[in-house]
Amino acid sequence: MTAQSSDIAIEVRQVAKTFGGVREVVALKGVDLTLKQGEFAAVLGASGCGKSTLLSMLAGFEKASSGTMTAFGHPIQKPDPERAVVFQEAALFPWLNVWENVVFSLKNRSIPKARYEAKARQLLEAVGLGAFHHHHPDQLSGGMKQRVGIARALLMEPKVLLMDEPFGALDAQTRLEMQELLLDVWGRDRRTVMFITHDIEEAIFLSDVVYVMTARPGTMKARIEVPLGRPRHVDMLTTPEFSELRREIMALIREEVAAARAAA
Ligand SMILES: Nc1ncnc2c1ncn2[C@@H]1O[C@H](COP(=O)(O)OP(=O)(O)OP(=O)(O)O)[C@@H](O)[C@H]1O
Repeated sequence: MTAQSSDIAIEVRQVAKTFGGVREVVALKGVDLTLKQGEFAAVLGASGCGKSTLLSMLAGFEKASSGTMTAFGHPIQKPDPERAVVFQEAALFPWLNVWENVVFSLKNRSIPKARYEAKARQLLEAVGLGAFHHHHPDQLSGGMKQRVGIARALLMEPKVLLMDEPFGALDAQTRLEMQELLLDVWGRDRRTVMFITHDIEEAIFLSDVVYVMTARPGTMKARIEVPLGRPRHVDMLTTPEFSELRREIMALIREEVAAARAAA
C-alpha cells in the first residue's frame, strides 16, 4: 500500500553523501526512505554503513551531497524543533539539575513557565523521574540520564524523534526497561520515530518497520514490516514469529558485514 503524501512525515529520495578531505568517503548513495506519520522505524546496518550520517542529515546538521529530503513536505535544510534528536549519551549540563536540564531549551527561548511546567512534570513522571527533579546528572545512573534526555526531547513536542543508538551504552536489563518505557511514552501520542540500533531484537521489538542498510556506501537493502501487534510485551521476544524475523534480518546483515570485510 502506498502512503498518501499527507500521511508522510519524512521522505528521502536518492540521497547521497560524500565527505571530502584527504581521502574522500562516499558514506551514502541512492538512499530512499519513507516514514509515515506515527510510524516507528528502526534502521539497522553494519558499522560504518552511514546510519548516523543519515540521521544527522534528517536532523539538519549535515547537508546531502545530492538527492532530496523532506519533512512534512518541506525541504530539510537546518535543525528544527519539529525534529528532536536523542543520542547515545544524553549530554546533560552537569551543573543543572534534572528539572533544569529538561526545561533548558524552552526557558532559554523565554517561553513562559506556565506553558511548559505541567507537561514537563507529566513527562518526568512518565519516565519514572518524578521524584528526581532536584538530582544532578552525577547522581543518576546511565539509564536515568537517558530518561532525562528522552523527557527533554519530548517536551519540545517534536513531530519526529530521531534516535541514534539511545540505549547502546546501557546494560541488558536497563536496556529492556528503557525499551518498554519508550514504547509506553511513544504509545501515548505516536510521534514518528527513526531509531538507529545495532541490536536486531531491539529493532523488531520496538518497530513497525525495520530498514536494513547495505555496507558503505550505505543504501537501503531491505524494508521489512514487523507483523507483531501492539502493545508489545517482552513475551513476544520468544515467539516463533519473532525468531523467524530475527533470523531473516540477521542473514541480511551478515551478507553486508561480509561485503564490508571483503571491501576492506
Ligand atoms: N564528518 C565526517 N568526515 C569524514 N568522514 C565521515 C564523517 N562522518 C562520518 N564519516 C564516515 O562516513 C561513514 C559512515 O559513518 P557513520 O557514522 O554514519 O556510520 P554508522 O553506520 O553510523 O556507523 P556505526 O554503526 O559504527 O556508528 C564512515 O566511513 C565514517 O568514517
